[in-house]
Amino acid sequence: MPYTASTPTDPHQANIRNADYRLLERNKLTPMMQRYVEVKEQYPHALLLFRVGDFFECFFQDAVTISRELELVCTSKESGKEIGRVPMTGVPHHALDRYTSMLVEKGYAVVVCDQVEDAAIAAREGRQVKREITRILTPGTLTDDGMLKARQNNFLAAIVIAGTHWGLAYTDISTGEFVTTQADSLEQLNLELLRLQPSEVLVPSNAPDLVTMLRPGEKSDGLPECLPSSFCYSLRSQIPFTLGEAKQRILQKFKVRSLEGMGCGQLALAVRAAGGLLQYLEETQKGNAVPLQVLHTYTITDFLTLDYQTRRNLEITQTVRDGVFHGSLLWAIDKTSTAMGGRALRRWVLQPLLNIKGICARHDTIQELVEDNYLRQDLQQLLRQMYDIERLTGRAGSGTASPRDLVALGDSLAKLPELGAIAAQGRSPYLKALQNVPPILAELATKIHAHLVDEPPIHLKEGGLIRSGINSLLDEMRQTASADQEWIAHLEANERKRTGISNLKVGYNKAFGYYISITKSKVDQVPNDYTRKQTLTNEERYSTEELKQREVRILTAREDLNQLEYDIFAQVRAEVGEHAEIIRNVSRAVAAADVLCGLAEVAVYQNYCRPNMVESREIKIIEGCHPVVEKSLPPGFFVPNSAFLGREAALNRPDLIILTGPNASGKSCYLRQVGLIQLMAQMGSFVPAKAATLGICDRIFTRVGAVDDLATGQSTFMVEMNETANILNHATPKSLVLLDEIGRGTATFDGLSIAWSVAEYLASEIRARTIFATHYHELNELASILNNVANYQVTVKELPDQIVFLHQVQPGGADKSYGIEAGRLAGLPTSVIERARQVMKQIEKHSKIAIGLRKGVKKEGKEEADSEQLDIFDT
Ligand SMILES: Nc1ncnc2c1ncn2[C@@H]1O[C@H](COP(=O)(O)OP(=O)(O)OP(=O)(O)O)[C@@H](O)[C@H]1O
Repeated sequence: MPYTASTPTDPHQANIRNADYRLLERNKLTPMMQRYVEVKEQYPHALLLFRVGDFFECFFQDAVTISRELELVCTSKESGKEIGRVPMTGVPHHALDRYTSMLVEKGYAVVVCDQVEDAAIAAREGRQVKREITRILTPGTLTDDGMLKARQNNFLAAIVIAGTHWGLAYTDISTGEFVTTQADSLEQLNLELLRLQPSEVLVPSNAPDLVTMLRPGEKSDGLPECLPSSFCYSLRSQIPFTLGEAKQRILQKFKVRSLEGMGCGQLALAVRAAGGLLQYLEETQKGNAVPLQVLHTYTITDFLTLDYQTRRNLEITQTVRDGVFHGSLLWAIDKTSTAMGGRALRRWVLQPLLNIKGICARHDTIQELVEDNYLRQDLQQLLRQMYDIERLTGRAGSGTASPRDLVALGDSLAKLPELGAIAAQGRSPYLKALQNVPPILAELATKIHAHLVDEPPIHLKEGGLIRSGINSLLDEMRQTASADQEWIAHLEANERKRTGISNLKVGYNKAFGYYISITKSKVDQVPNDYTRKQTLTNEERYSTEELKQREVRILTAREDLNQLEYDIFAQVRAEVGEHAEIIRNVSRAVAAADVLCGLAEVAVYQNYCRPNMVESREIKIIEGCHPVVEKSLPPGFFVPNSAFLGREAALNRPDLIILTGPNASGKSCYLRQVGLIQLMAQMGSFVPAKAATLGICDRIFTRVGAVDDLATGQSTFMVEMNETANILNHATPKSLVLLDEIGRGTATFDGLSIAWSVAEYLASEIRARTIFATHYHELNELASILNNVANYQVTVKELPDQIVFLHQVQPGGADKSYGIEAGRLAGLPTSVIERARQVMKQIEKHSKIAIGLRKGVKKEGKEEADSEQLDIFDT
């Protein structure tokens, strides 16, 4: 997209470019500029980037200039050194994201604005271009690429097996989180591994079949077909994984007397897995990289089970088609301000709760934050200024934190009392948890700030990281060093005077140290006490005895000084590391509050409602929406739809809905939206609906679309049947089952028969709450046979030459597919369309006869073969 960075289209922008923004009258600024001014006040180096479609347009900022080649040149204010360049012509935003991440990591704040209106149209109509701030990225938050990286865990896992039971332990090596649990089946274990996506899994040598199973691309019974490509395993034959050794190792590592207090005393397999993992960490030194925090235990069955297909089909963390974050549920609801909040949200979304009390505690907090805008905004404003406390603490504990890391941690810890004071205005336990900040954290923050300068250098050897007045020896050494520096500084003037050489210069380079430079034409004026050091084309370089001595003193003093500064810094870092566990506990509370503030923000802006959670099997959604599709359509374009499921004695609601409707009418969207609303409610979020009453689900199953699994050599139909079999074998009356076009991957009658029997089994045997989207209109017959089945259809309006999709779900079955119509619209040749119509008439005739036969209406002259072929409806 052609544009020039130097011609701003927004007059405010031009004003601000030339003026001190603080002098501008705030009420004359657009809301966007007011927001920018606020950010600018907090972060003087903030950048402002405008995004137009897929490209970004222009910016202004004092520390950034535009080069002649129209490049955005970012320079560091402190060192004056260039830190990055971005070409300004047609930068796709994914490339921009990399740069903004880099800038944010370097301590800049970046304000990204979307131009929501075409500049040319606005100019023609004499209006200002409307823009809105989409993201404010401050240190501690990152752009999509960087953000995703920072918001993902970095797990290592170990598993042990005993019969059909499994022990699982994992640790996040960037935060030190250490968790162990037990799985009662291979399926449970697989689901946990898929949720965690560990980069390495340790398997004991007595489980050779596991090695095959965990190898990507190789299918084995019970294992989801698709393991992440990053997935790898290690066979650690030398790891004993024995109970006695494991216990001892855990007690030693976590410095506790008994395992009972950790909740895993009874979980022999979990303990063995933890012991094996600990041993591996010690052997490979990975354990020293991060001090592990106290071991946690959880029960897998305490959470809603989301299998691999459901995570994929509901597009929870990434989209099905492109496998990207943008367009997923997480993308639609992630308004967290910190990376640790982002990681917590990812956990919540993949582990929705089963316990109503726990869910309601989250809903209560969101309600409070929705009702009190000031409380939420104040909390978020502070949260945005916080860095990733969890990871910084991990680094402090492992001795890898840089001075900047420590200052960032100190800044964040210093904000905790203020955060607690704001949270004190709230009532919910999540906010109360922020109030009890242990005083030691404020002490640590004070200590960091008292010792380290506000902006320490990136490289330790640059020195100058410790404040003066902290250590008398350091101050003394600095004084001596500065006297020597001063002597050097005056040397040039003194030597010019002494020698009469007016262009004499004093310089320094790494190889030769300090030198006096004289041009070739003046070498005859060089005094006798000068000794030659280096000869260049146009100059000679000299030194003197005194300069040599000073140089030795300066360099040694610099080394000593740096060492002393480093020792002081390392001492402060170690002290912070000793309190890692306390800091982590607080950071978990901060992350949870961040998630809830974000969810409350989404609820306010997207107009979500608080779901009423009940123990029954009821699912009642009034005017529900798909959170992602709704967000991607212009306001008011999404057609909300209600859903009623869960038959109870007193209520005439169906357990199974047969959903029919033409292609592209919105069946899949409706199906997914019901699943997403249920999932969102159970993770503790408000939901996109006018009202919702939701019974807890133990599992959500989905079967949407069909893809070949070439890696495992499975056909479309086999994938479909495997997934369906898994659902029928595991669904319970408390499950929610979402099926999209079962039986499409095979011959029509086989497919129809399978679809019929699957629906029948779900409704009459399992009685799971099910939505069954299908193009087989014959399935509508089920509703007249089973009283817990109902027919719904997505409506369309038929005009003479086109079909209008109303996207409205209404009771009743559709009797027309409009598939041929869709083909016509897509441009199939007229002769093909005509022929298709003829063929369809024939097929319809047969189908009617078939249904007639089932109802016992014998048509005259019907051939025997027909009745045999269509006997499938007899139960
Ligand atoms: N409630 C709705 N309001 C507005 N637009 C919708 C709604 N539901 C779906 N759509 C739009 O219609 C498009 C098609 O929807 P969807 O894929 O769910 O149709 P479908 O009936 O499942 O089609 P097919 O049978 O071909 O798979 C979606 O991409 C979406 O943009």
